[in-house]
Amino acid sequence: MALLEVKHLKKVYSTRFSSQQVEALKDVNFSIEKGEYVAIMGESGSGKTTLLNILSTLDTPTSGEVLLEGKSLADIKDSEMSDFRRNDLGFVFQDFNLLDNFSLKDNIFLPLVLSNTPVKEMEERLKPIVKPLGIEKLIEHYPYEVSGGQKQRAAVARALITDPKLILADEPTGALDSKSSQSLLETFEDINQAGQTIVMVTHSTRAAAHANRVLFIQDGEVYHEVYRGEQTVDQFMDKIAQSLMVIANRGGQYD
Ligand SMILES: Nc1ncnc2c1ncn2[C@@H]1O[C@H](COP(=O)(O)OP(=O)(O)OP(=O)(O)O)[C@@H](O)[C@H]1O
Repeated sequence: MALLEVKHLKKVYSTRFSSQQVEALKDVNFSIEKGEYVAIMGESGSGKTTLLNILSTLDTPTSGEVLLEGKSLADIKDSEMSDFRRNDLGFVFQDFNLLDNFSLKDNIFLPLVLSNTPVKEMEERLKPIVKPLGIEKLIEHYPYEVSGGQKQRAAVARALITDPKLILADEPTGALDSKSSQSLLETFEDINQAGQTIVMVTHSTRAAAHANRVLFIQDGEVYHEVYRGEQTVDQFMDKIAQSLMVIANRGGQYD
């Protein structure tokens, strides 16, 4: 059974200022196996954020469904929703979303504090996560005392600390310089190799090339996908760039 199944997902927004409707997702279908690292690419307005919001249960589809380990997200009761989000999903955002008045350690602990995890267990979970991320010595610092790359590592630690089924990342390298981006992408690869399933939305060909598979969405549909296989990051980057070029030259048609 796939870890994540997206079936005939459709999202229509009604705009506030006119009777016009916007079909952000038309008919999105894909599935993701446990342990995969999938990047989602698409032009601005193609529906990536809408899709991510539905996968993260922040929004609901007009029709279609999302199944996580065979369970429809639509069947999760409202009262269980925040527990589900906190325990089963890990989020990494472009702008880190760390609380400025909390140390990195307290930011990382936040999902565990919210689920009443005993302090001893929180401390036990911390070290094996922050050590490989290279922020072990910084955890008592506040976000404003560390670099963007270090903030993003703390955000990754916060996403990992609940041992989620799935990490959803939205442009995680978008606010980082090229060195910090590279290092974060290598971290994602390591985390994935350790078994973590990751779905990442990105505009960056380089970022996407670190994934095992890239889905291209256009006009609210998945219209092409490429697999990395045995290719190096550079080789896969070329392949992704070629796909993007073919797609652009054919006016969005790929076959
Ligand atoms: N709340 C909303 N109300 C009405 N239309 C919306 C809303 N959110 C998004 N849209 C429209 O849905 C379409 C898809 O938007 P979405 O934000 O998912 O695209 P995107 O691929 O994430 O774009 P970007 O890369 O620029 O972030 C666009 O046409 C957008 O204008």
